[in-house]
Amino acid sequence: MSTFVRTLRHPLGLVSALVLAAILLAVLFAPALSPQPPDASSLRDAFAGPSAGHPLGFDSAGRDILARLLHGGRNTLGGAALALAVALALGVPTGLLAGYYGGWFDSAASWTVNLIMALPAMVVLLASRAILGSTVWVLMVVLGFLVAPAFFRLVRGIVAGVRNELYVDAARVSGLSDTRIVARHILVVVRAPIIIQIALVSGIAIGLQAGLEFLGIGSGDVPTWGAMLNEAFKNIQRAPLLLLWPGLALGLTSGALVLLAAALRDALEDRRPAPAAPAPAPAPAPAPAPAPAPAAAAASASASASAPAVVAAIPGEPREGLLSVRDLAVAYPGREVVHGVDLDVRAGEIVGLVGESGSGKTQTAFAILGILPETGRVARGSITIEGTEIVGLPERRHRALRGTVVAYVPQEPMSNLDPAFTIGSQLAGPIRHKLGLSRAEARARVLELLAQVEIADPERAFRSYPHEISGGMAQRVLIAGAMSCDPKLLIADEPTTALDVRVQAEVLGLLRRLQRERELGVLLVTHNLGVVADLCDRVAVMREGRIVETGTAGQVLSAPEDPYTRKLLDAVLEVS
Ligand SMILES: Nc1ncnc2c1ncn2[C@@H]1O[C@H](COP(=O)(O)OP(=O)(O)OP(=O)(O)O)[C@@H](O)[C@H]1O
Repeated sequence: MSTFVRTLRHPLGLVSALVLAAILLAVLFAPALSPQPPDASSLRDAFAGPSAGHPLGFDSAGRDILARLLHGGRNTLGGAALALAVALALGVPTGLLAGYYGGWFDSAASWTVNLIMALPAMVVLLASRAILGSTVWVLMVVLGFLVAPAFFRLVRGIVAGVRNELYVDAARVSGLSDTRIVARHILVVVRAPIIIQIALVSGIAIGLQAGLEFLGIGSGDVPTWGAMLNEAFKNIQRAPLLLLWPGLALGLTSGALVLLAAALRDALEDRRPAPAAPAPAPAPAPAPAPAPAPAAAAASASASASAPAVVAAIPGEPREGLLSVRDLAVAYPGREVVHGVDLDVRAGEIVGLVGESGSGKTQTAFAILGILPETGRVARGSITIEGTEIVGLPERRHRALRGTVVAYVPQEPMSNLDPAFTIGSQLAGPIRHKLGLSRAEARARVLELLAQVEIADPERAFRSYPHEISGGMAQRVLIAGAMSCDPKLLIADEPTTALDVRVQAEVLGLLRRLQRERELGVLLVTHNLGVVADLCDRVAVMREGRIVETGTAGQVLSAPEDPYTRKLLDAVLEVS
C-alpha cells in the first residue's frame, strides 16, 4: 500500500488532506467563486454585513471580504510556497553534499548554517524590507533563506548517518557513480523526512508571513490574510467579526499542515520493513584461529619484526598477470597499517589472504578495490589489474573497473543490501547502468544470475525485500550481484563468517563452482584456515601489516615455515 493511501486511511490524515484540498481549490478558483475584484471598494458599504452576492459582508474600506479572503489566500499560500522553494533549493542539495562528502565543504556549510541560525529572523526581515523594498515576494525569498538551515540540518544528519552503511559501500564497489548512489540509495532515505519537514515549514512560513503583514512589515498593497488581520485588528472594537475570517483561514491551514505532517510520519513509520532477523552466529567450526598467546605472540612478533617482509608474489610472475601488488603500503594519518605487501593472483586460481584480526587483510583488499576510507591512502607501491596500474588512477577510471573487471563480495550480507529496495531492483540497477541493458533485459539477466547462484525460486527472490530472505540467500544474492558484469577478479572478504556451518559450506561450494566455470581469479580474505584448506590454491599469511609466509595451500598448511603460521595452525588443531 502506498504511503499516500496509508496517509488517507489515517483519520487525521484524511481530514487534514480534505481541509487543505478545499482551501487550495477555493484559492485557485478565487476569480470564479468571487468575481468581485479584491480591491474594489465602495465606502457606502463599509462594515456592511452579509448580503446576496457578498456572503461575508464588507470591511472598513467597503471591500468584499470573501474576495479578499480568496485572493489574499493566493498571495499568502504563494508567498509560503516561494519561501519553501528557496529553502528547499538551498537546504537540500547543500545538506546532501555536506552529509555525503563531509570534509571542508561540510565544515564550511555547517559554520554558515550556524551563523544564519544565530541571526535574529525578525531583525533580518526588517533590514531586508528597508534595503530591498516591501514587496511580499522579496520578503518571502529572504524568509526562505532563513528557514533553509532546517532542511540543511535534517538532510545532512540523515545522509551522514547512512553514507557509511555497508549497502552504500556495496553500491560504490559495484562501480556506481556518486550521483547514482545518492539518487538511488540516499534520496530514498531523506525523502520521507523532507516531506514531513515541508508540511511543518509551510505552516511556519504561512504563520511568519501573516505575522509580518499583521505587524505592517509587508507590502500592504497586496491582499493577504496577514494584511486582513492587521486591518481587522484596527477595527476590533467596531467590527470584531472581521478578525474571524482571516484568523480561521490561517488557523485551519496551519493546523491542517501540522496534522498532515503527523499523519505522513505515522504512515511512513508503518511502511518500514520489519527488522531483519539477527545474523546467525559465526560458525563454531571450521575453527577460527584465535590470537596467539601473549608470550608466544611476543616471541614471534620480535621474529617477524626483525625479518624482512616475505615476498608473496609468485617468483617470475610477469606483472601483466590478473592482479599484481608490489610493495603496497596503506597509511592513515600518523600510522602505517600495511607495510610493503607483495601479492599475485592469476586467472583461475583462488588465493587465500589469512591472518588474525587487525593484520591488514581488509586494508589490502580495500586498497585494491580503491575504496579506502577517506583518511586512508596508498602511501607507496603499485597495484596492477590486468596490467593497468590503479594506484593514482582517476576515480572515474577506477570506478569503471569496479563491477566489470574486479568485483567484491562482502562479509555481512544483510547490511550490504538496501532495506528500501527489492532484491531484483538492487541487482538490476547496476546491471542496467554498467551493461546498458533495457529494463526487461536486466530483469532476465538478474533471474538468470539468481538461478546460477542456486536460488530455488528466482522469481520470488526477485520480488523480495532483504528482510524477507535468509542470511545465506542474501550472500548468494551478493555473489550474483558480484558476478553480474562477468568480472575477472573477485575479492571476497570473509564471505561466510556471518553464516552457519551448513550454509557456509554451500556458499563456499558455490564460489568454487563459479570460479571454475568462469576462470575467475579470487582473492579470499579470511581468518579461517579450514576455508583455506577447502578452497584455496595458494595462501599468503599476513601479520601486523606484512606478509610473513606464502606458498601453495598444501605447503603452507602441512609444513609451515614461519612460526606465526605454525601458531595459527596449532590454534586450529587445539580447538578442533
Ligand atoms: N579507518 C581507519 N583508520 C585508522 N586505522 C584503521 C582504519 N581501519 C582499519 N584501521 C587499522 O588498520 C589495521 C588493519 O585493519 P584491517 O581491517 O585490515 O584488519 P583485518 O586483518 O582485515 O582484520 P579483521 O579480520 O578483523 O577485519 C588495524 O590495526 C586497524 O586498526
